[in-house]
Formats: sequence, C-alpha cells, structure tokens
Amino acid sequence: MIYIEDIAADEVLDSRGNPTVRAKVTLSDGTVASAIVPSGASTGKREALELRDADSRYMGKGVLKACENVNTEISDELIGLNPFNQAMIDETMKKLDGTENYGRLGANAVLGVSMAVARASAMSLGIPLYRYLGGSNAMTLPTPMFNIINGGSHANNSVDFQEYMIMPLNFENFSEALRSCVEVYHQLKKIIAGMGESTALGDEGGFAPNLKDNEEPIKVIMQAIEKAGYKPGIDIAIALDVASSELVCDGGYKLDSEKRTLSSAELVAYYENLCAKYPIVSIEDGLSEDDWDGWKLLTEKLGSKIQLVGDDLFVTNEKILGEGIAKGIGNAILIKPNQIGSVTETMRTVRLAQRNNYKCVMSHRSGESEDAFIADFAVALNTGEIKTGATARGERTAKYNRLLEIEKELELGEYIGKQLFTK
Ligand SMILES: O=C(O)[C@@H](CO)OP(=O)(O)O
Ligand SMILES: [Mg+2]
Repeated sequence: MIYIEDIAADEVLDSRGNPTVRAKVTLSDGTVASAIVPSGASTGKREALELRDADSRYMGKGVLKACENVNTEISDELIGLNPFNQAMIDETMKKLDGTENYGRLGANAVLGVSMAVARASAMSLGIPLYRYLGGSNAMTLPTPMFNIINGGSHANNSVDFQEYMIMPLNFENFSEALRSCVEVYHQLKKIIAGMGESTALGDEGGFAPNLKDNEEPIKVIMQAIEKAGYKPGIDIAIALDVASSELVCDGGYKLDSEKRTLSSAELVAYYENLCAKYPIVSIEDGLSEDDWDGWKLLTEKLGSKIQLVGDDLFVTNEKILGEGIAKGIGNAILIKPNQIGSVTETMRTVRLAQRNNYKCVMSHRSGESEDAFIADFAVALNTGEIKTGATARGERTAKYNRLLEIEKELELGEYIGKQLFTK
C-alpha cells in the first residue's frame, strides 16, 4: 500500500509579497507534490484562522509557526497514512487541531497539507487533479467572473465597491469566452487611458482608476464591452463584489466616493436601481456579514432576478451556509478553500449548496500564488463559475492558463455560460 512518507512546509511569498505556506508531501512510491496557500485582504470574521507570527519579521506576517506545525505535529500524525483517503487525512488534522476554526495549528498549515496530499495522490495515480477530485463527473469548464476594475481594499483609488467583473455568457466554449474577456480588458485600458486616468492595477489585476462614484465603473465597462464588439447583457454580463462588510461605519454603509452613508434598505434600493439600468447578473456581499436582516430584504427584492453570492457571509462554512439556506438568505456561495481550511470541508460545503440549488463560485484570494489548484477544483466540483481576477497578473493568469489546458484535455468538456442565468 502506498503511504505518506514525508511532509514538510516552508515559508514562501504570495502575490502581495506577504509570507505564506508551501507544503510538500512525499509518498512512499516517490511521488512529490506541493501546494501554496492563498490569503485574503477583505476577510470574513468567521473565517478559519490564518496563523501569523507575532514577531517583527515581515511586520508580523511571518508564517514560520504554521510551517513548524506542519513539520512537527501534522507530519507526525499523517506519516504512514493512506493518501487516497482525503476525508480521513483531513479529519485527522481537524481532530489534531481540536478547535472549531483551526485556531491552534492554523488553517494555512492544514490547507497546505490537505491540497498537497490531494495533488500527490493524483500524481501517484497518473491522473490530473480535477479527475482525481471529481472523477468522470468532472466536465464543466467554469464561467469566469473576470475582475476588470478593482476598488475597496484591493486598490488605492476612489471606488468603494471592491470588484467590477464581466461574465462571458454567450459563448460555445471556455477559450472563446476567456478571449472575449481579454478583449474587453484591453478596450477598457484604452478607455481609461483616454479619460486621463491611471491604468495602474489593483491586487487582482483589474484597473484601479479614480472614478467619480460607484456607478461610473459600470458605465465604462459597458463601453468597453461594446467597443470589443460584444452585446452587453447578451454576450457579456456584469457582476459585482461590493465586499460591503468593509464599508460598515456608524451603523450604515459608507460610500466615500459619493460622500454619503446608506442604510441597508437604501443600499438595496441602490442595487435595484443599478440592476434596472445595467445587465448585472450577480452581486456578492451586497450587505455585510452581520446584516442578516438586510440580506433577507436583498434576497426578497432581487433574489428571483439575479445571483446573490455570500462570501464574508458564509465563509465557505457548511454550518453557516445551512443557516442561510434555512432562512432563505442569498442564493449562491463563494467557495474559498482557505476560509474553511481543508479540501474535504470545502467539498462538503459545495455539496450542501448544490443539493439546495445554491450556485457555487470557486474563488481565488486577493493574495494568490502561481498555484492553480482552484482551477482543477472548480472543474472537479462542477461549480460552473470561477472568480480569479484579470489576466494581467501571473498568479491570476496561472488559473486561466490551467483551465485552457484542462479544456483541451477534456475535449468534451461543457461550457454552461448560456444556461447559467436562464430560469
Ligand atoms: O472578497 C473576495 O471575494 C476576495 C477575492 O476576490 O477578496 P479577499 O481575498 O481579499 O477576501
Ligand atoms: Mg468577496
């Protein structure tokens, strides 16, 4: 029987230049695989704990302790185990940690090992990661949520909403869909430059211009879609991640660029107005993680028309998603493995969502690496959607390029952009 022979972790860097964990797993048949853990900026309060060192290295952001936990306690526990039983591997780490949120070992330590074990298992079997994780059922190439204007805590500009994304719907396959996004992106660059604004990039590769309010980015994106030769709303639609937990101030939602603070109900009305004017198909974190009443109202007003994605709200947590489903909050969930801490728990959350007709959007973090695990993971779980930034930064392009590779390998893979938002 093949068993785990060695596990080791070291401190490497993410796309913001912050330290993160790279875990490496060696199997008894000689297979070696590694995985790098991503890290968020606009994190949900109830996310699993990311263990950071408290000393002065990297201004308190080091992950040496998390690496040490991998190199000592976690390896001691996992060496000798069967790598093909992912659920058991992940359960063993959960028990070893002993807390609800990986507060002792760190979710960054645990997730790194969890992903590396999955990858090593796939390599040992000589099959791609998506095939290992999803079997013959792994067939759906995800529709991108392609983030072309960055604001909020992902950029240093005037825009309050964090992400303005395009979704290529009316396309036969993934590569054509991706090409359309890239074309729109290049047109957008010209438009922004033509306005005399900076074409500097935010953390996820979208542009970060100073625009006068939070509607203006949508207007310029509409122009860019048309200039690229596509029909807004038919070929390409718009999605937003407001990341509104970051806007909460004095009991309301503070829109700095518009010099006003809105109540939940006013913000919901703001979205209704935007949705009436523009082809918006999805809004993520429209209200804050603590504002479940606001979410209820948002879902009542817009839930039958558009996708309402809970990110900070659900933090990829099966239990919290369960509460949301019971209360009829939102209709979709963002899936970020490091919010919950292991491959197995991520899959459990996706299964719960899919059983309850909640859409799933596989997602990167704003701090990413060259590791394209989520590309395979999205295909494996047939999430149908992926959010992984724009193609101007290597750590985002890595995911798109991996999806192009998977598309080619699958040959008969499905692209479901056209069906995604039809009732
Ligand atoms: O809010 C989000 O959806 C993510 C990814 O885009 O950002 P962060 O990783 O900073 O939480
Ligand atoms: Mg988000």
